[in-house]
Amino acid sequence: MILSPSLFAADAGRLDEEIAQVEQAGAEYLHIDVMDGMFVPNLSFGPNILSGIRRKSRLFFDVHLMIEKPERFLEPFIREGADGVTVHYEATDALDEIAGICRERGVKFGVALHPRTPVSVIEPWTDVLDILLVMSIEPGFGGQAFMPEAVPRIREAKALRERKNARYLISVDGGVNPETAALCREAGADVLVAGSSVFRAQDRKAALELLRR
Ligand SMILES: O=C(CO)[C@H](O)[C@H](O)COP(=O)(O)O
Repeated sequence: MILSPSLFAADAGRLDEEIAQVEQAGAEYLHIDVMDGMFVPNLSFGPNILSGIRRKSRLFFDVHLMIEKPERFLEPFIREGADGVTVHYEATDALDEIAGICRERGVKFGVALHPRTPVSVIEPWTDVLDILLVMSIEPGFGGQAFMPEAVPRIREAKALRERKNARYLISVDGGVNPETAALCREAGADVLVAGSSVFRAQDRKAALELLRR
């Protein structure tokens, strides 16, 4: 199980300390939410922040672009240190182009699905996909409750992977805590994105261990 603490829930005044804590506590990925105020009604980090934190961390930077037409901003995020870029299916008509750029630049290609987008839409890209991100909240804000409807969607993503003989990781984002993590794991998730349950915990190591168990 890969744990990907979501930086959006960290203390923005102490980002490097926050990142160092989860890195030392055994996280594998760092989930970095990028919001444009259009695709979601909120704003967050840009490429300049990525560049700053890249110098401080060796974690896999799992960049989640919650922005309209993400193809416009792929290059700066890759240049500033993304290891994987996940775009929303609903936000672009350019998945082929994005997959090609990710392959050329050696970064993982991810697609995120809004909670009401059918999992089957991803079928044409299963052979080039590295990460399928199943949203288990309305994108845009942390601290929301996990949507139980995500569980059968994770199962469907796993069944599709088997049927297509594909290799993508199934990631889940939103409301992930020790209880919901167990449901996600049973359903077939490989990556757990967790914001509040990690960064709002006093002891990050204990929080990550609880999720892993
Ligand atoms: O994608 C996101 C928001 O759109 C965040 O990654 C998500 O909110 C994680 O936070 P939490 O674990 O608190 O739900």
